[in-house]
Amino acid sequence: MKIYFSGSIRGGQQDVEIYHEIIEELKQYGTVLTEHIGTKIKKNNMTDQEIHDRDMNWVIESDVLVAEVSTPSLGVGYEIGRALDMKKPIICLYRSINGKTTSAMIRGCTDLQCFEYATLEEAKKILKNQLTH
Ligand SMILES: O=c1[nH]c(=O)n([C@H]2C[C@H](O)[C@@H](COP(=O)(O)O)O2)cc1CO
Repeated sequence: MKIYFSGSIRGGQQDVEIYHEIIEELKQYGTVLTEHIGTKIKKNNMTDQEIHDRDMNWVIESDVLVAEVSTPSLGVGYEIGRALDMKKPIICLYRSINGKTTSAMIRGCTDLQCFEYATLEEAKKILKNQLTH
């Protein structure tokens, strides 16, 4: 199984350690195409178009998209929207941070599997349920 993990980069990388843990967990279910999201991204020499085209090809190639959506990110929202159009299964995980509520465009979309979690252990259980049943 090929897994596209989606998480905020330019929207803010404050959750990068959580992304890293989720990616490590996901590796037991398949190949994670976007491992780079689990490490702090410093400036690299790719153009924005190269990043976009590479990532869209990975979305096309993936069997499932797993998004951590606690930190709002244009790129993550875009990837979810594109993957929805491609009829990919999509799992969205989010934590409640400072009482902020995740976008209605994500939580209100019935074609997405959205789950709130508080601890990494909870997130791991959700992923196990979703990816093995
Ligand atoms: O350098 C990058 N590399 C990359 O893979 N992305 C993709 C993967 C992430 O799931 C998503 C993050 O979007 P944003 O940068 O708008 O938060 O976009 C985004 C950027 C920068 O926008």
